[in-house]
Amino acid sequence: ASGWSYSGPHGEDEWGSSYPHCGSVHQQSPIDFHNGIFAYDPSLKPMQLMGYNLSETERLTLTNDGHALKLSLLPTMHITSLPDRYTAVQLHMHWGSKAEPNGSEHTISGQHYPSELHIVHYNSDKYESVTEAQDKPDGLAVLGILIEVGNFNPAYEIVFSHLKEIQYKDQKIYMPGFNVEDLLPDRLDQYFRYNGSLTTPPCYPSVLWTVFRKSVQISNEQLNELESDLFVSDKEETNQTGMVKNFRHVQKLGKREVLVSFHE
Ligand SMILES: NS(=O)(=O)c1cc(-c2ccccc2)cc(-c2ccccc2)c1
Ligand SMILES: [Zn+2]
Repeated sequence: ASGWSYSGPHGEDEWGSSYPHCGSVHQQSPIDFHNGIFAYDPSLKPMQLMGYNLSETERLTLTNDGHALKLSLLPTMHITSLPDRYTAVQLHMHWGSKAEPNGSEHTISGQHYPSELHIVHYNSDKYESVTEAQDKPDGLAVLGILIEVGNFNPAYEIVFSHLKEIQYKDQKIYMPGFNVEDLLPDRLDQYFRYNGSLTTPPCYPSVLWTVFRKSVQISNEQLNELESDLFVSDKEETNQTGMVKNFRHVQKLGKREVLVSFHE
């Protein structure tokens, strides 16, 4: 097991002892977005995604990796609106618990959303693999989608309908492809942009973050599935520990500024 967790003796306040970057006050993620730190940048173009509309004949691996649910993505999927091409690797989610349904990583004016989706890409123009790219300053680009409670979301249900098949750590299933772009909000031109890090160990300061201004909705029942279906422990363990509150708290912005692609 990768020795870290979100609570207990190996929780986020202890990450720095095994993973030096996690203990740094520089360029860490997530952060709080609030007025006074934004700089409008008219050069920020709408995010453009290629190859996200996967055919049902494609096969994706959905895994419980003990920290989150993780869906493998295809190398035919990439971001084309950044200076370099960033190729998709995986998507995963962060969430809270039934008692505390506020598990987003980024916050807006100090407010958590119930959950957050991350789509991880690596700079395939400059690096041979995500492993090579993951600790380089221009190595990764992660799309952040804030999730709130509202209408039932059929696109998220395509993934959620499989959660009971990956209840325990290291369980994985294959699922058919679908239009991954349906997981995103409808305004890909409005987003927050800043230089940050992985929000999990080893917390490499290697991520160009794009967090969309508009959130997406899932139903309360869907959020409850996410908060209650998964366990961090494997099948054999006697005392099952639920996979809840798998989010890092916000980090200091320091001297960084947050660029925004919108101006009202
Ligand atoms: N939250 S994140 O976006 O910064 C993130 C990125 C990557 C990541 C993935 C591939 C290459 C490089 C970095 C992995 C995770 C992760 C989530 C759950 C459990 C363990 C790790 C999380
Ligand atoms: Zn994440």
